[in-house]
Amino acid sequence: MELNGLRVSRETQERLQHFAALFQKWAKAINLVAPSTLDDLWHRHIADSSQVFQIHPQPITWVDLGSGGGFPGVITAIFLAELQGGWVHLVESNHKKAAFLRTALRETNARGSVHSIRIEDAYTEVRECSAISARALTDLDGLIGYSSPWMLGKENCRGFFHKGRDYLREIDKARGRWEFDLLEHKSAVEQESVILEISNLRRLV
Ligand SMILES: C[S@@+](CC[C@H](N)C(=O)[O-])C[C@H]1O[C@@H](n2cnc3c(N)ncnc32)[C@H](O)[C@@H]1O
Repeated sequence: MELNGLRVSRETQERLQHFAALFQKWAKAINLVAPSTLDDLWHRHIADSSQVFQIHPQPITWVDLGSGGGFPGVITAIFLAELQGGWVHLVESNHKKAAFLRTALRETNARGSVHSIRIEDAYTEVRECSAISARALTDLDGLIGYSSPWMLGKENCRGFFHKGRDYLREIDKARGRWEFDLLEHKSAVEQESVILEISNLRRLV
């Protein structure tokens, strides 16, 4: 099996398939994604989320902000299982979604845990990470604000944020408050979308 043109091991494929089946089952009872996108689960959500690990396929510690139905956090945790290293801390304040995330991690034997708290309080529970991910949460300025406890002044922590076609305007706004190094990864899934890689974060005085 290939995702975004890259080979996926049989073991990871089986874990992703198990996750997809579980997701479809739970999505009938709780609103995990917009119902109109459920028919396109593999492309719109699983392949899209896989890009984060594919850009940075290392056994490192991640924090995934506003994980919702597991995108991209659970997908990263599933890929990490084949590296037998790394960990994903999923932060999701909605208790029903957090229950789904715990079930998904357990049943796929993925490398992650769930923190059912607000993002604003998460740094008290998770102090160290090398990467932060978020999708469909808030604009880049807001994402950097949420990520700043882990990233400010720390060279070894970088952000990987899914962004849609408005991303240039979001970068401009964020540059009004922050200095950072930026890499733009074109999305393999959505034309005009990107994954923005942010590092070396400094606050503008
Ligand atoms: C639009 S959903 C996106 C979910 C997922 N990342 C995705 O791409 O499908 C945003 C999620 O973030 C959670 N969320 C929003 N603000 C939060 C906060 N301050 N603390 C914790 N979770 C939050 C919501 O409960 C929701 O599940």
